[in-house]
Amino acid sequence: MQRRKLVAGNWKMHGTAADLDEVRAIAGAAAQFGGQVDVALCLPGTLIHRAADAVPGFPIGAQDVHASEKGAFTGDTSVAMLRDAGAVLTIVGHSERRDLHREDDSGVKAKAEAALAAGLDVILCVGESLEEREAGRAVATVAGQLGGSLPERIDPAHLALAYEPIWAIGTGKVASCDDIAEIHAAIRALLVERFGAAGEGVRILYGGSVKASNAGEIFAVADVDGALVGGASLKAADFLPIVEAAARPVESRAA
Ligand SMILES: O=C(CO)COP(=O)(O)O
Repeated sequence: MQRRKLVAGNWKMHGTAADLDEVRAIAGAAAQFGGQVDVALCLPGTLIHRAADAVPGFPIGAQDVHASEKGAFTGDTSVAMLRDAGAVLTIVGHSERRDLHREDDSGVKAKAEAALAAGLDVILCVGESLEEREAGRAVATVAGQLGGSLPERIDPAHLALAYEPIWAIGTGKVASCDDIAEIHAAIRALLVERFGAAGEGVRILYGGSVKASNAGEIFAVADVDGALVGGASLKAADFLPIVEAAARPVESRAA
């Protein structure tokens, strides 16, 4: 099945108003690829409103959301607040949230369901630790995370998954194409088993030290439908070649 690629940047806790020029440069250039690749930036909460105003029509997203509509949740942000600020999507279940904020699968599922129900697109992240990979449990770990954190109903137009092996995030270590292919195929099989045709349509992104020099070969792997990019999404000069690689036809990508 032909799925349009999605290349999303995750700025994590980086960026102030001084970096809005990078957002403008990325959004401006991304328009050239409008027919072939979807591009989005998930920014720190403080930048969402300003960025959404600066680049109307370009998808600006959040990196997390609270599952509740409102209430006594100090420091948290609801779906309605994110939409009010101009966000159209959010990441949920990033490994840095799972690890550092002790988020579990059921909490991630609640966030995904709340976001989807109230009109935010979702990028739901899964991925194994180095310890789990070395113990031969990479597929089982990811399958378990999916079982616990996928929403009950899915719509491929609004949900993407991101496979991000924890040991490849910010380390410069990239999973091999064979490893990526194995996990993406396992994720696809699970999605199709559970959701049928809708599972075929869900985009599965790879994340973990993606950069211009390796994007082409990663995008050529079966069932890789784009990337979730951390460090290399902060500067237009680093990010746009990754978007370009996603727009290239498969046979010329492995360059
Ligand atoms: O965690 C990531 C994206 O969500 C990946 O980060 P890096 O691209 O910096 O490795």
